[in-house]
Amino acid sequence: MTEEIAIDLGTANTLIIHSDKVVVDSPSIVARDRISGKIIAVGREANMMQGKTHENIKTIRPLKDGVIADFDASEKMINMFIKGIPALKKMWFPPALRMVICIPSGITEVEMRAVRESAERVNGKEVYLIHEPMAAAIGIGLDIMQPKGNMIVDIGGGTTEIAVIALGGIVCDKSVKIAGDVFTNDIIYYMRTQHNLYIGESTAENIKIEIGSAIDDLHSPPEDKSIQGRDLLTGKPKQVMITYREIAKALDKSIVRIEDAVMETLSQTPPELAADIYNTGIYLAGGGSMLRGLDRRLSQKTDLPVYIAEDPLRAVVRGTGIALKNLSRYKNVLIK
Ligand SMILES: Nc1ncnc2c1ncn2[C@@H]1O[C@H](COP(=O)(O)OP(=O)(O)OP(=O)(O)O)[C@@H](O)[C@H]1O
Repeated sequence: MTEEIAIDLGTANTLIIHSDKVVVDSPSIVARDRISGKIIAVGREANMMQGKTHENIKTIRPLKDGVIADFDASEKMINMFIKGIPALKKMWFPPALRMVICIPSGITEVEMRAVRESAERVNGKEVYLIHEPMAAAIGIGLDIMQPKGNMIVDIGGGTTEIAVIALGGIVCDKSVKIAGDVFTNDIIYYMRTQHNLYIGESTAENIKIEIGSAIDDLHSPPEDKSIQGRDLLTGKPKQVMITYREIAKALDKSIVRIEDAVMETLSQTPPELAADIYNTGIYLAGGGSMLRGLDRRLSQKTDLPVYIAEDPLRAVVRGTGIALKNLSRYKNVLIK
């Protein structure tokens, strides 16, 4: 008896599809007890501990900057997520698994082997890997097998992956380590330097999601937000009000780097495929693409229409799930 699962192993979030349903959608974080070395929590539970741990507990993001930073923690995290799938938990013995795992395209051969071996150790009997932009394109609903160029920009947590795909292959691509995590750090830096306010990662991420913007002339701007943190001069807790325009200023430098990477990839695109992209535009996926005004800003920069995928946080896992259900159709795309 074989069960099928599709995994999007992201630096920020891990998602798993089983029986056509998203059964895991959790931050890629583990909490480890420093003394026993044991993993005491994964996903949401570990995320809630972030920034609030004492010295015996350490929270780790096993995948960072689009690469695997901690092999052991990654494997344990995958293991615990799979074991937690309700339908599999009910079974008498662990079923054999057919898996398609989506990996950041920047990872090395050694890391790829490590992911595969981790999957085999959790009973993966048939394991396929797929690169992120490919899975995103399938998840967006593009027919990647056509002799037609499509440009995908996947802005995740650790990396932004830009790829031109045609005939089931990546024709040219670029991966930059500027994405959601860097945006969050930009906000921390801005608050520290402009407001003398020290804030943690979770607070900065909330600011980004609630009032973050890539441009300073939004059509429907979010309300100003009050931010609490620690005053760097007095050491006392303090509150300041922030506008979305300030966040746009804080993120500007990083967004320029994403724009440059997109322009560079466009300039390397063969002319026939460039003509296709002129007609079809650019597709955005990944959580970072939800930053307000980013689509408009990229469209102004490239003079091309820019579309955001439906439910951008799930486009990659959706595509991974479709590849799993159509293994023979996508056999040339999957890495065995
Ligand atoms: N509404 C939002 N506005 C801006 N950023 C957001 C929003 N929602 C989520 N994000 C950011 O999206 C990022 C996570 O996106 P996603 O889950 O696509 O990344 P990932 O696939 O785990 O990472 P990677 O592709 O680097 O492996 C996080 O940095 C998160 O803060």
